[in-house]
Parts: sequence; C-alpha cells; structure tokens
Amino acid sequence: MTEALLDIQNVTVEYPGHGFRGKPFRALHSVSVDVQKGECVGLVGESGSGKTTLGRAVLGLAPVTEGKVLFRGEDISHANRADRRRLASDIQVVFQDPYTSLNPSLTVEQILSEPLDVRKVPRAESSKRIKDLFDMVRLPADAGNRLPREFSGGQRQRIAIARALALKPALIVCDEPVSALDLSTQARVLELFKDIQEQTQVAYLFVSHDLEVVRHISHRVAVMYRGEIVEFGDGDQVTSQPQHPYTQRLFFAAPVANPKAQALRREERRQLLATQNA
Ligand SMILES: Nc1ncnc2c1ncn2[C@@H]1O[C@H](COP(=O)(O)OP(=O)(O)OP(=O)(O)O)[C@@H](O)[C@H]1O
Repeated sequence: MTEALLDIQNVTVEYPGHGFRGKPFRALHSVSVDVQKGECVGLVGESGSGKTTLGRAVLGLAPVTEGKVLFRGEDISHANRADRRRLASDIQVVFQDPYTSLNPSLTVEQILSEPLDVRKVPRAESSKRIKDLFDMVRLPADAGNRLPREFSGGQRQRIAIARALALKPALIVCDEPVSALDLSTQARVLELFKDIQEQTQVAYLFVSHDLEVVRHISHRVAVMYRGEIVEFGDGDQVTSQPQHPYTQRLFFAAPVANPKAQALRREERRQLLATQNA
C-alpha cells in the first residue's frame, strides 16, 4: 500500500488543567485516521466530540500527549516553529467564519499575495497565481482591489479558500467551512470544494456536524463520539448503513426539536444539491 498523505496514529490530546479538579481534560483518546492524496475524509459527530481538536492537532494547535501525526511519513505532532513554517506550504486551513478569518484592512489582492510574498515568490509569478486563484474560486476579476467587507459571506469564504490554495497545499483542514452560510450558498461552496479537488488533487480533512454536508463531499467518513472514532469507512456505507449504535442514533434518530422543520431543511438541501449536480 502507498504511504498515506496524512496518518494520524493513536493520537491523544489533553488540555492541561481543564479536567476534573484541575486535572488534564482528555479531548481525544487514541484516535487513528488516515487521509490519502486527493481524498476527502469527513469528520462528523455532535458538539464537543473532538472534531475541531483533531483538526487542530494536525495544525499543531492542540497538545498531543500520545501517538503520532504523520504527514508524508514525517511525525509533525511536535513540530517546532520552523517546521510549521515549512509545513504551511503543504497544510492549510479554512475556518468556519468567513467574517473574522480575513484581515479587514487588506484588499483581496493583498490577502492573497501575503503568503506568496512571505515565500518571496517573484512579483510576475505571484500576479499570475492570484489571477488563477480568482478563476479557480470564481471571484469577479475586479475583486482584487476591494476589501472583505464588500463581499457576501459566500464570497468571503471563496476568498478564504483562495488564500488557502495560494501555496498549492497537499492538504486543507476544513473546519465547518460552510456552517455559517445559508443553504443555497452552502451548496455552491461545497461544489466549489469538489471542483477544486478534482482540478488540483488537494486532500481535505473536512469537519462538519452536518451529516448531509459530510455525505455530499466525503470519500470516507469518520464518526467521532466523546473523543474517540467509533466508525470509519466508505462514505456511502457509513452514512447509509452505519454499524455503530451511536452512528445509527446520530444519523437516523428522530430529531428532538422540530422534526417537521428538520425534515424540510433536509429535503430543501437535497434538492439544492441535486440542482447543483444537474
Ligand atoms: N482549548 C481548549 N481547552 C480546554 N478544553 C477544550 C479546548 N478546546 C476544546 N476543548 C474541549 O474539548 C472537547 C472537544 O472540543 P471540540 O471543539 O474539539 O469538539 P467539536 O466536536 O469540534 O465540537 P463543536 O462542533 O461544538 O465545535 C470539548 O469538551 C471542549 O470543551
């Protein structure tokens, strides 16, 4: 078998002082997940199950106390600042909130050129790259001179995606990247993620609490419960015939709050995604 792009092996994360009587709080317990080149692995689970923590462990932002995070075979779980700078070309992130993740005082062109300037990419090459990024995320050609506040939430998320793609990463950690968007915008941004993956072979570790989103975008799905992976496998298989009782409950139990509204929401999203695919 070929080496995984990302291989998370038995990773435990403990936040110091946040547990019972000031003990460390164990947010992840011996979690193993791998992501292959060009693959999308969806991470799903209820709030507090540890999805974001796992993404943060990959980015070096969560305290890994046991296990390994291998990227192209190199253990990056305790990478130092210099290693992280080097890795930033290969591992990028898109956050949930497109309203706070972009520097409001920079134009879109400045936002996109920043990572290229830091790596001393020559001006001509950088301008060409920025033009390509605009095309890739389907932003209007005149977007470069404008500030983030002049764009809608969906367009801002496109800018954030373009910034993540600037250095041609091999992996993007996507932390609830469509949760803050309305349904029709969600569907368009999800399609964009898929198109970009086909075009560039970038891999995604895609965190979402929304089953429909994960089902739509992921090749494989991992289900998290209380800091552990309870099920991990083929996306269609896991989402249509889950084996673990927790996954069955998460995916198929009758919604508690307002079942009618939730069913309508699901149907609306299904139709939107079907239209997008037509
Ligand atoms: N910096 C931190 N310090 C202490 N505890 C934390 C920290 N970050 C997360 N936790 C705890 O770790 C657990 C997992 O949190 P995490 O945010 O990873 O879950 P999640 O599945 O992403 O949830 P959500 O969908 O609500 O974001 C939670 O109990 C949370 O309170």
